[in-house]
Amino acid sequence: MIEIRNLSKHYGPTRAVDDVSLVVEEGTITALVGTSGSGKSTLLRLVNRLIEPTSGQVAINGTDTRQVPTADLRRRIGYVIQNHGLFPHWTVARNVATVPRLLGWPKAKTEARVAELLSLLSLDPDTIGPRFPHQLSGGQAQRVGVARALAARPELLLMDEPFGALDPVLRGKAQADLRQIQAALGTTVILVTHDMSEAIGLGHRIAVMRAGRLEQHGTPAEILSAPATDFVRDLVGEGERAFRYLALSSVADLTEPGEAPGPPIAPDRTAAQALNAMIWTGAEALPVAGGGRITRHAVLAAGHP
Ligand SMILES: Nc1ncnc2c1ncn2[C@@H]1O[C@H](COP(=O)(O)OP(=O)(O)OP(=O)(O)O)[C@@H](O)[C@H]1O
Repeated sequence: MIEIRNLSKHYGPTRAVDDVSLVVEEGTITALVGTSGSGKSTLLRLVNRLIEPTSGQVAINGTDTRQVPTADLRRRIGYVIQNHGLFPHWTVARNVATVPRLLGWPKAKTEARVAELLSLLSLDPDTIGPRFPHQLSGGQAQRVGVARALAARPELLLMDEPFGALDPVLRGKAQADLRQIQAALGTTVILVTHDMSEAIGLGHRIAVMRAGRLEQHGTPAEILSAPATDFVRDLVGEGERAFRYLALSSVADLTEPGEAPGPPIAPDRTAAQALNAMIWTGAEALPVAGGGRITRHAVLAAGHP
């Protein structure tokens, strides 16, 4: 569990982070959202002590981070940034092995971990491992950055706009990868994004920041159904609220017995994607791959609290 208590960072008159308190439960993803300059990146860097707070504390699993030497802390906390930050003159394998090597892991254990992580992120260890960062696509480099951050099984993974530089297709794929890896490993994640759809799609909890302050903290359903302030309401986007709410339900959640004509939809798709397909094809219901069907009626009923 990560406990952020009354944390502030002031730069002269600028309150980059202003008295923020936030608890992040173990094994969950918290998405930090807010407009540019609201203090998201500063808050993240206060957690791994890349910068020191003006006041307040951060505790990781009960230990105040000030009691942990910063080098140890950074090994316990994975950090992924937008442009991946890979060391250009090191191979992919060496990049991923950075923290295990610092920790003095035996060579065989490090190599096995590197291969395991690259495979987990759909990167072939034999072909991608020996390459240098400039020989990778943007999406591959981003995945190597995630693999490197996860290498020594960090207690916490901090991600600052990790998918910001990816095109929409790769971005969707990277988000799905993160969801799957986080569920498999149970890592605690704090992810900064300015994209509310990404926050809703990935966050078990969403923390909305504005001008250094925490404006609202809650589940995606709470943020969508009961925005605490006009600012949160604007960020949620009144015009897209129902579709965003529908993105919280999966096709599997709304599948009922029965049949429907046409090509089937996968059960892990969202209700919003099902509605989109029904509107586009004019269908009243879609067959669900693996059995059953999803109807327009069921989807519309799930589009509001
Ligand atoms: N080193 C610094 N010196 C002075 N002011 C700073 C410094 N770092 C950040 N700030 C200010 O603190 C505020 C918060 O910045 P921060 O980068 O945390 O915002 P952000 O929400 O991450 O923004 P973005 O989404 O644009 O990255 C901004 O007003 C910024 O100008």
